[in-house]
Amino acid sequence: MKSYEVNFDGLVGPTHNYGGLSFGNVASQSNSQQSSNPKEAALQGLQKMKALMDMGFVQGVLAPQERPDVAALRNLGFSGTDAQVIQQAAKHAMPLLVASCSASSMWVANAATVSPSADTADGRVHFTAANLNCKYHRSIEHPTTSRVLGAMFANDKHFAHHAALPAVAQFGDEGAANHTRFCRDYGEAGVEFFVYGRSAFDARYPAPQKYPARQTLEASQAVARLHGLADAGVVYAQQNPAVIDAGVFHNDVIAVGNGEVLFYHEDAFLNTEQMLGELQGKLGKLGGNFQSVCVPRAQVSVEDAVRSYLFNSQLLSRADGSMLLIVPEECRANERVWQYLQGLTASGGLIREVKVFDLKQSMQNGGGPACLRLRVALNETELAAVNPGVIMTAPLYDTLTQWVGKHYRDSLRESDLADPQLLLECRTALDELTQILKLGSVYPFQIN
Ligand SMILES: N=C(N)NCCC[C@H](NC(=O)CCC(=O)O)C(=O)O
Repeated sequence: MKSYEVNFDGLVGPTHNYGGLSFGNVASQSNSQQSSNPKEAALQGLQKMKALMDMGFVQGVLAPQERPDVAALRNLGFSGTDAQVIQQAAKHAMPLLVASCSASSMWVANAATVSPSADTADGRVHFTAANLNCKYHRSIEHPTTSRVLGAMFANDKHFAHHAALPAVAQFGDEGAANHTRFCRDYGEAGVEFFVYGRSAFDARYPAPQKYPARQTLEASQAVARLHGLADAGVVYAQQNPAVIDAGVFHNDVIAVGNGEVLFYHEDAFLNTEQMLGELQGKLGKLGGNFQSVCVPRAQVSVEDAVRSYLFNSQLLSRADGSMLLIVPEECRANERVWQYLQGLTASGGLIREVKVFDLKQSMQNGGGPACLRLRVALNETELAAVNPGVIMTAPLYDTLTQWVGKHYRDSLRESDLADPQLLLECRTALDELTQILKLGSVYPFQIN
């Protein structure tokens, strides 16, 4: 049976702004308080989706969330009408209002961890929503994420959904941003590769000193258990704590994998040789031929990797078996990175082509091409069971482009977040969106 890796991209929400909310994420910190352009952000994302669809990839779309999250503000003690809640928060606790307005759900690589049916004990595709416990503004995403995923993959026979792990730092889980999968073919059993930043229960593991390690070993292990993965199909690896301290807040900022290939930076992991051996051995037992492409620090420093987001790229398989790398404009702007990429595609290896996308609005918050997509490997039968409303088509692209044009502002500053009108605009837009994507009622304002 034919199988596919479907990329579901997060649609940028109407409140996209630069709140400086993510300590440890260099771009988020350095662009704090700048004026954003939500309309441009959403259109940049849609253009990437359309381009991949035009290249022949199956592309999906994942809806944004209701923001400001008034219910979250009520949980923090603000009361009255929705407008009063927003105005009180703006007056007494602006940082909390900013956090409750973040459009961070666009980075759907953090929405969930997904295991394809070929890897799981019960032969279903498993999803665990990420608790995103490290940052308050992201920790409020998972209830709606679960409802949206439930509406997209609404078939018990093929899809199993797990609630987020316990909401404590010891089980900090950032979803697919620290998870990749190696396989010979998307429909065959593969090796799931879980990368963690620290152990929460075993003090012998090293940990970063400056910035938080968002993903714990114990969270990754829990997800593997929930999904029914066999030990023979799982490899765990620890991120190098030094790169977390250099701004690599997720593994997908320093490595990306696809098919039988891992593309990674020399400094990305601890115990790299052992890890590569384990990947090779386990994939080998499944009939695969694991290959790795290491980018030496002498050619691209960790700082250049963080600045350019070279590794936050999408590594895609083309029909002829070669691979294509989707990178952000910032890679072309960095001389050393661009030179490396020219050499890589000319070297006769598997990665033959690089395509560049302008995702500046998202990039300024630390979200590159790979952050914006959630990969779901599906066989034909499973793909047919996905809600067809969320699969990108030329008409859907046109409809969504018009929808953005109608509802989104082209400039947003912190002071605008206090405007209760923004909540109404957001709800009106999302109500229409759930009809466009045929999601039913998934937002708090639709179900409460
Ligand atoms: N690498 C992956 N997979 N995802 C990128 C997530 C970026 C996101 N930025 C933010 O949440 C910034 C929001 C702000 O500052 O306004 C984060 O740090 O969680």
